[in-house]
Amino acid sequence: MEFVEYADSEMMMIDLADRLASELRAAIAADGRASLAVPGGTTPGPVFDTLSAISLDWDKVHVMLTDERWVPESSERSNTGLLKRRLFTGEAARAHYLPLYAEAECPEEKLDELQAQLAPHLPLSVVLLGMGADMHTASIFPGADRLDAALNGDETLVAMRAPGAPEPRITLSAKVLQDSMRRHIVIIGAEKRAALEKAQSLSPEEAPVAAVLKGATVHWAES
Ligand SMILES: O=C1O[C@H](COP(=O)(O)O)[C@@H](O)[C@H](O)[C@H]1O
Repeated sequence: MEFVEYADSEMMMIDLADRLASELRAAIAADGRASLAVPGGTTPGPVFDTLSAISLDWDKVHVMLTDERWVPESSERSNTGLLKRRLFTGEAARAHYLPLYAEAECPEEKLDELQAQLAPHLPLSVVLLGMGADMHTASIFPGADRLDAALNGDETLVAMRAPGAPEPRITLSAKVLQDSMRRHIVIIGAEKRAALEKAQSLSPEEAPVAAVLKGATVHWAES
């Protein structure tokens, strides 16, 4: 794991967006196409703002979330809603979106369909992950009902419920995240830095982010 510390989060987001864009360009140059997985939540909005304005062959990029909350796009908790507002504008509006949500009572009903859509785009070229202060990443939460499947199984997507999550979730599995060509984690604040440090001495069951640290670059700013 590489740890990069920035003077402030504004600088971090600009730098990170540039880095993601050059990795996407390199993947397109090598394979003619690229896939990018990005987190939801409160942290990545500013990186999406910068990335969305960067010029690259977005029509050759397939974008997906690392995880989704099982709520319709109109919900303020929808990660898809965030992407549509902050990433798929400007240049990045030409990218192809692979959703992790479809209208249904629960994620299990749509799992096979969503998984089939992702399959042609694996391994992922570039992954950006967030992390919660409870050391969850994507929607792989400590104490989740299908934690073992998400951490140790061969599935691409796992549907789960977790004590800290108010709605069912769907998440890329640790295997898909580990198999990605490039992996970044973006975190802000002293609490998350301390959580990341603690995670390094815990098992992935206790601290799911520990499962994706090997080979990852962690981007951190105090505020
Ligand atoms: O619920 C989620 O949480 C994590 C962390 O979110 P943040 O608000 O603390 O940045 C996020 O990475 C994940 O994609 C999201 O669904």
